[in-house]
Formats: sequence, C-alpha cells, structure tokens
Amino acid sequence: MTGRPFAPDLLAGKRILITGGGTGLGRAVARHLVEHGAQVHLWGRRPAVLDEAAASLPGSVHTQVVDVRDGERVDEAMGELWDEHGPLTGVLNNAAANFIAPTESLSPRAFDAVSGTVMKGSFHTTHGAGRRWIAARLPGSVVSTLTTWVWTGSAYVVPSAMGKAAVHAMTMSLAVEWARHGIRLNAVAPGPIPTEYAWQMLNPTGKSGVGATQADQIPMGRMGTVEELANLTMFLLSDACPYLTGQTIAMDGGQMLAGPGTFAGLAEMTDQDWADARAKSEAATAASKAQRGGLGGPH
Ligand SMILES: CCCCCCCCCCC/C=C/C(=O)SCCNC(=O)CCNC(=O)[C@H](O)C(C)(C)COP(=O)(O)OP(=O)(O)OC[C@H]1O[C@@H](n2cnc3c(N)ncnc32)[C@H](O)[C@@H]1OP(=O)(O)O
Ligand SMILES: NC(=O)C1=CN([C@@H]2O[C@H](COP(=O)(O)OP(=O)(O)OC[C@H]3O[C@@H](n4cnc5c(N)ncnc54)[C@H](OP(=O)(O)O)[C@@H]3O)[C@@H](O)[C@H]2O)C=CC1
Repeated sequence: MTGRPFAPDLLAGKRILITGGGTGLGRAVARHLVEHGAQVHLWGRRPAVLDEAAASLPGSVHTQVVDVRDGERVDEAMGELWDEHGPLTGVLNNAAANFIAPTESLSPRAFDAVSGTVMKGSFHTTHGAGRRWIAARLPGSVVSTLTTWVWTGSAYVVPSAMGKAAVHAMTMSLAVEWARHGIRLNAVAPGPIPTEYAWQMLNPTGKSGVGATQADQIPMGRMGTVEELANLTMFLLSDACPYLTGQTIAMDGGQMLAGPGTFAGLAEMTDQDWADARAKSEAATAASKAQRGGLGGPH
C-alpha cells in the first residue's frame, strides 16, 4: 500500500514540463503532479493524444506539439511556454522510443529514431530550460526517466540502452556544472510498470515476455506501480531535499541486483533444502578438517 505520503500542496507554485506526457507513465505522473498543486505542461507529437490527456486531468494542464528530437522546435516551444506562462521550475524528461530487435537488423534510421528521441530529446529539453534558468538566475530541477540498463546494458534494445546511458552521463555531468546556478539533475530508473504503448513495443507478440517482464523474477514478486514512480518523481521535483543532485535512483523491487550471476534463485529453497545443503557442506568441511593434521581451525 503506497498511500499518499505527501501534503497536497507539495508542489504548489511549481510549473513542470513533462515530455511524452500524453500517454503511459508521463500522463499518470502528470495527474499526481497536478493533484499536488503543480501547473503541468505536456509535450508530445500527437495533438489529439495530448488534448485527450489534458482534458482528463484536473487542474492546470497545458499542451504543445513538440518532437523533442528537433532542437529548434524545442527551443521555440520552450520560449512560447515561458512567455505565456512564466518560468518552469522543473522538467521531467520522460519521452522515449523503443522496440525490441536483433541489433544486426537495425537500419541507421532505426538507430536514430530510438537513441535520438532519448539522448537528443533529453539534451535539447534540459538545455532549453537550463539556459533560461541560468540567464534569469533561477533554480531548477531536472528529472529523467531512465532504466536500469544504464548500469547493465540490455540485449535487443541497444539503441535505447545507449540513449539512456547517455542521459545518465548528462545527469552526472550537469549536476556538477550547474550546481552553482542552483540547478539540480537527478534520474529514476524504474523496473517494469506495464503501459500500453511500451508493451506494444517491448512485448508485441506475447512470445517476447522474457526476464524483463516476469514478476516472479523480481525479488519483490511484482511489477512497480505508477504511484511509486510518481511519489519518487515528486520527491525529486519538490524542495524536500535540495542537496540531492547527480543521482540515478533505481526503483525496481531489486530486479537488477538479482541477476543470473547471483544466488537470487535460492529464494525457492525450502527449510528442508537448506538443512540438506548445510548437512552436505558440513560433511565436506569435516572431511577437509580430517586431512589438515595439526592445522585445524582458528586459535
Ligand atoms: C517484454 C516486455 C519488456 C518490458 C521491459 C521491462 C523493463 C523496463 C524497461 C523499459 C525501458 C524503456 C522502455 C521504453 O522506452 S518504452 C517506450 C515505448 N514507446 C515508444 O516507442 C513510443 C514512440 N515510438 C514510436 O514513435 C515508434 O514506435 C518508433 C520507435 C518506430 C519511432 O517512430 P518514427 O516515426 O520516429 O520512426 P519510423 O516509423 O519512421 O521508423 C524509423 C526507422 O525505424 C525502423 N523500425 C521501426 N520499427 C522497427 C522495429 N520494430 N524493428 C526494426 N526497425 C524498426 C523503421 O523501419 C525505420 O527505418 P528505415 O526507414 O530504415 O526502414
Ligand atoms: N513502462 C515501463 O515499464 C518503463 C518505462 N520507462 C521509461 O518511462 C518513460 C515512459 O514510458 P511509457 O509511459 O511506458 O511509454 P509510452 O510509450 O507510453 O510513452 C512515451 C511517450 O513519449 C512520446 N514521444 C515519443 N517520441 C517522442 C518525440 N520524438 N517527441 C516527443 N514525444 C515523444 C510518446 O508520444 P508521441 O508518440 O505522441 O510523441 C509517448 O507519449 C520512458 O522514458 C521509458 O523509457 C522506464 C522503465 C520502465
């Protein structure tokens, strides 16, 4: 039970941009931001999707049609937003593209479509907000939605893993460069949280539901929830901990750390299995001791 740990005015006075905010996690997090007092701006490429999302959300929500890969359009839209509404206080780099494919089958355009959306899109948006914050001597908070692939990589989604790793590098780099301007950069790396569009890209046939999506291979035995992601994101976009910067926080129920090179699978062992294992290993130790002569245990 996640509950609502924050006061309803946690984000009062905040103006936050969510790229890719018309669907999935971006749209769901937008609802939480609005419900905690923020004015929210949604970017995406499909006007009807953005309009529908904005209409479904309570409170102050605005939309702009922006392809984040287009640096000039990002800067233009950022200027319009600031002129019409005032300075942003935060940015959520959420827009992404992805699909599973054997890497050797990818065309140059396919690589660019995925890696460019993640890497260039996050840079253009962060740069557009950051340079305005610096010019106006205003603080700001940037949060990017990454994946645990920034630490592990992932087969069959190489352009996405490369793009996310680049944004992880941007987060650490600009946290240092812009700290003196009061601009913080952090990131979240969620485990699987099922959304319609992402699952069409990542598990299109049902035959592709391997480790990444299997709840029983996650130590906590379940997928993540939108509420958990929203709470972590809101914490980072709020003034709760201004000293926190440059961090990418995994939120995956322990999935990344329970890899096949670890003993995570031993969670299946029963008490009897453990008793049998102990008896076997103690017998091996006893046999070893018998061969040591005078060189027994510690004194
Ligand atoms: C099993 C479930 C796994 C769960 C994982 C759990 C762990 C969590 C980790 C999740 C991490 C990250 C997830 C995400 O990022 S999900 C986001 C998914 N959402 C989207 O992708 C939305 C946006 N997508 C799109 O806009 C499109 O789908 C696309 C990515 C294709 C980009 O569209 P665009 O219009 O820009 O590009 P084109 O259609 O012109 O295509 C460009 C080139 O790409 C080639 N292409 C397209 N699809 C494929 C494919 N499936 N396989 C190979 N190549 C593809 C296309 O042919 C173009 O190339 P060419 O012109 O050379 O032919
Ligand atoms: N779902 C999950 O389990 C996980 C998701 N994530 C990350 O969370 C984020 C959201 O994913 P999720 O909600 O599942 O997926 P969605 O596909 O629903 O969201 C992606 C959004 O990005 C937008 N978008 C794509 N390309 C562009 C572009 N060039 N310019 C502007 N907007 C664009 C899409 O809208 P449109 O097509 O209209 O432009 C869409 O709204 C992503 O960064 C993803 O990598 C990370 C870990 C796990």
